[in-house]
Amino acid sequence: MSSSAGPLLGADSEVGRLRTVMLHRPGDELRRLTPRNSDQLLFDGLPWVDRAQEEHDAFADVLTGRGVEVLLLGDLLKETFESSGAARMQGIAAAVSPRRLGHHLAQDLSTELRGLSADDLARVLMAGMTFDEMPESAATVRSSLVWRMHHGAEFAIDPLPNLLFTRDSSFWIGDRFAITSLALPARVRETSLTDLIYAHHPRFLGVRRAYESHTAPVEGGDVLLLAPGVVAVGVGERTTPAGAEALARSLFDDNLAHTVLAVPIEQRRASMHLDTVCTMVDTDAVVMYPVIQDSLSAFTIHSGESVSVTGPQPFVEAAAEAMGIEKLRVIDTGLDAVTAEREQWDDGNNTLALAPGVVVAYDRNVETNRRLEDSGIEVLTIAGSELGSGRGGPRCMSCPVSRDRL
Ligand SMILES: NC(=O)NCCC[C@H](N)C(=O)O
Repeated sequence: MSSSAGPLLGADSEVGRLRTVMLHRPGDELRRLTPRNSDQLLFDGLPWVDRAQEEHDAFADVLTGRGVEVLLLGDLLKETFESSGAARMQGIAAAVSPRRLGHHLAQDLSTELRGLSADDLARVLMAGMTFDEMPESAATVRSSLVWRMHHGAEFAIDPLPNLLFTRDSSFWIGDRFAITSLALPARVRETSLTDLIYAHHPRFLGVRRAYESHTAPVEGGDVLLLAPGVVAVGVGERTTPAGAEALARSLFDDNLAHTVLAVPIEQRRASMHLDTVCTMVDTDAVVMYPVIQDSLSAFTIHSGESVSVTGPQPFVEAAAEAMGIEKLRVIDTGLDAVTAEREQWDDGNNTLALAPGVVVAYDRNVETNRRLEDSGIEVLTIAGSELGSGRGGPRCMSCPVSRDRL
């Protein structure tokens, strides 16, 4: 079990030295993807799971090689269930739906799940369960109309293949964690697991929450900590204007931010989150999809006696103003439109900073990486041929739990 000692939890930037990060080593939930369900489960292909695991292990090795403590979501979940009966009950309640299964089958399945080991329960809640896999000992199974009328390969509990993208289901700001509110049905249940981990795992005892009254969708991939007190929130396919406003007001109330930039992004899959088109690579620099460089704008939400909104104005200007710097450097990847579009699709702009000027990036985005290096950024590359089929890069696949404060 992870010890409760460790570096100061939380983060106030995208680039402070990374001390602890939460990843999810992909597992059986990826083996659930088929050509018929992959669209709905938000994957663009069927990853070769063993190879995806190898790529992910290599990603984790790069981080540990740089002194970063890697926590794995699956381990944390198992440890949470080992230490808390309440967590087990809550996890089961969030996964077993009487609406889908009917009251009797749902009740019997819940009883069976309560008897599982912590390890097995964690696996079922991540990988889901088909009707064929339901324990026959669940008293009502054979006599259940629901069981008999479902195809055996259908899901009684949906799998969560996008757990891989730990960035989206929670994030840290200041010394607090925030559980997000995911927009799409395929991902909604993920937050029930991150919520349990932060609420019950011994490592996080006593840590406070940010953004408690989440009413509208906010996803972590849209939240960029530009500087202490300054947050950018992408508003597009996932995070809604209502989500961005609710988050801003909550961060102001808790003194976790003084300025929030709401950044409209095109509502399409290629730019599902702000971090698919722009990530920070240094205290004053971002890498950005060149096609949007001139058009990206921001509304600025200011805290104060009454919350006010100004703009829109160009994002880089609004960001520099809020951050109190002369200029936000946009590292010009200078790519032709076709290469830029290909590398953006393959998460070339989705970098994870380990420290100011040091990032992890997919190796396949050769041109983007070369331009980053030309601008003085150290780029540590990882393979993502299989990991990338879910449309997420190093930033999407990581939730910084502890960064040195700037
Ligand atoms: N922050 C991110 O951009 N995360 C990647 C999420 C990919 C996932 N397949 C999704 O569509 O939600």
